[in-house]
Amino acid sequence: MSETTLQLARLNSGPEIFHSIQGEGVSQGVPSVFVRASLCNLHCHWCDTDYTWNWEGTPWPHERDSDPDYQKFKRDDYIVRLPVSQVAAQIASYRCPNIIFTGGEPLLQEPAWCEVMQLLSSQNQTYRFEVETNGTICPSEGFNRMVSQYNVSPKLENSGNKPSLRIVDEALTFFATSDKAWFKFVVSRSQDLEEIEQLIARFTLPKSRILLMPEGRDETSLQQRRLWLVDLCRDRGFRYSDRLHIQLWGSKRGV
Ligand SMILES: Nc1nc2[nH]cc(C(=O)O)c2c(=O)[nH]1
Ligand code: SF4
Ligand SMILES: [Mg+2]
Repeated sequence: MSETTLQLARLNSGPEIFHSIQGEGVSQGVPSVFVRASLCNLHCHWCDTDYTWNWEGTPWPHERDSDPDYQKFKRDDYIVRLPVSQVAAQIASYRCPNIIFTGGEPLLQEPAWCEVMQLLSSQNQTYRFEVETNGTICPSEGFNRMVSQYNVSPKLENSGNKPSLRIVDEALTFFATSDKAWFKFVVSRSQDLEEIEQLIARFTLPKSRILLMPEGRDETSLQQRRLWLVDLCRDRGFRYSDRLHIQLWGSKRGV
């Protein structure tokens, strides 16, 4: 039987696997190895990793459509298929214990990540795995056992996705009751708060595990939003998250 492969985002000639610091959420600042999956089941119109899903021939709109330099992506040019053993070996080469699976939506390829985690943990038990997810897919028991932390980012109306796609009751209920889950809402306008409060009530999301993060793919748009969002977090008792990697490196990939 041939080895399981992961479909990862392509960066230059290889997969987008890189060593950096966690730029967002509750583990902001922690040195980490990121592995970026290709493919997503949503299509947020402000997505900053649209090269994982905005393929030529698809109808999804994106905020950058009006930019003359913007084009949808040729699928084959932006995906690398890599056997799980090679993914694990590349992760291990950085000698860093905190590993972050992101995307795209990494849970679309859950069985392959299970194999990667098994391979790594059998070499070294100190590995810790975080998953950046949009919260629409319920993890399996086996996957869940190996993961230390979920950074769940449920999408709001501002993302442009249909409600039935972006809010999946079974999955969000799973995360709401998991002590491994933290919730990170991407906020772009003041109406978003009402929607967040509704989701908190509907799924009994634990308030102490909710972070609000400004939407922005560049420092200028982040700066506009962070000032009012910080005040709002203070006034309503939400934890705030910035996007440290955007502050440090802008919209560059692989950092
Ligand atoms: N440094 C850094 N931190 C991150 N946190 C979440 C990221 C993501 O794209 O999912 C990300 C990323 O791409 N870079
Ligand atoms: S869920 Fe994440 S990766 Fe998917 S389109 Fe939205 S922002 Fe992009
Ligand atoms: Mg990102």
